[in-house]
Amino acid sequence: MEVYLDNNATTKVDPEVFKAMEPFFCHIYGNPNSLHKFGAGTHPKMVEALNYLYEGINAADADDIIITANATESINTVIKGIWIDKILNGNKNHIITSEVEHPAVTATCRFLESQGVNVTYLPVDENGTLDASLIKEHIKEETALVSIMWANNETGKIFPIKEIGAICKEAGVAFHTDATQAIGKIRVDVQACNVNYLSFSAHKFHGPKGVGGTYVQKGFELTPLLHGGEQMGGHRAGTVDVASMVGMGLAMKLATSEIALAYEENHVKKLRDKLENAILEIPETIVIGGKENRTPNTTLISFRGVEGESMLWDMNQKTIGASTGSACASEDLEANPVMNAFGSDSELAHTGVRFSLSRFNTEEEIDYAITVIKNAVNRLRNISSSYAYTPKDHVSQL
Ligand SMILES: Cc1ncc(COP(=O)(O)O)c(CNc2co[nH]c2=O)c1O
Repeated sequence: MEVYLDNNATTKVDPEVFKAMEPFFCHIYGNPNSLHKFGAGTHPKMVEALNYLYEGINAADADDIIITANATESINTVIKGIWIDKILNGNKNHIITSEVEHPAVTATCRFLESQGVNVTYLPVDENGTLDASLIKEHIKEETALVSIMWANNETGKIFPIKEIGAICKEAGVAFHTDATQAIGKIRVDVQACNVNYLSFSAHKFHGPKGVGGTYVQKGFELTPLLHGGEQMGGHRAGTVDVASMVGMGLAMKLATSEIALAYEENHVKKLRDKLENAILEIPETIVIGGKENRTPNTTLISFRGVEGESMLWDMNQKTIGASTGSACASEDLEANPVMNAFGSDSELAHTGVRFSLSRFNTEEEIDYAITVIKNAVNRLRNISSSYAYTPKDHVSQL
């Protein structure tokens, strides 16, 4: 049995999405910007896709959604656009973000720091969540942008976007959220949360890899990251990948409907909880960040005494796919930066394994995964030279 539990890394393209994409490779293949019928033939489905994207995040008609290659490009578009417009060509010089953002945010902010921009990386608490009042405390006259993720890719923790949006609106500071791990898992509503910019990637909600989007609220237009042709109204040069755009639009529709989000909240969450609770029966395991306020499909679990990568290897031998935040660096395994950020001890930060489910997982798969995971932990702890379990009930002393 093959069990895929790494959906926060990427998801399977929904077969319905794939079917919708197919015509745009060999039948409706014109360049959308061409003036002939071959190009115009792409427009109806591209317009439909854009409408689905607007509906999926409740964007207003007057707002913009720019088609990009992925969330990374979208995030760079916003942060570097703010840098050009508000910092290099304005009187601002400060950005606020958090310590647990995806590298697409933190690396871009580090680059801006190398160019003289001041960046505040707000800490998260021991549960991996951010206190919105910290935003208010750190906003100052020269603050150009606040960029806080909607949900964390490692822990699933959901951030107080509505509160942060209200604070930014009151302070007159632009607000960007990286919604890559929120769309298709929880309701994302840019108008209700006063979001000015939002980034996303289709392959996180059963759309194709290589396509994403940047939401830009009317009045917050930015200097483009990519210059060239007049595609996307000049906001993003380059011929649009029509098939992927059509696929992303349908994937957004399928993933953000009331029925779909209810399925995530009920069925997918039930499977995640079953997996999580079964794993927690294993001694010295904990859910990193706790169980509260998370996306319904994600759990990051530490197995004390077991390297995360060793668990992945054992599970992979049984065709179970998961992941760990620990980045491999030569022979040393770096500790999970997210786990470090909320105070996990250095030993613990090497033992995290992330399981992220989707609507395509079944209860039979979860039952199989539970058996494999329990056997893997026992095997790895038995061969470990450094792990010794001491029962806390002290039965041996009776
Ligand atoms: C919160 C978040 N932002 C941005 C990105 C970048 O998306 P991309 O540009 O489509 O690659 C990811 C990808 N996160 C992960 C990719 O692999 N494991 C992950 O957790 C993400 O989780």
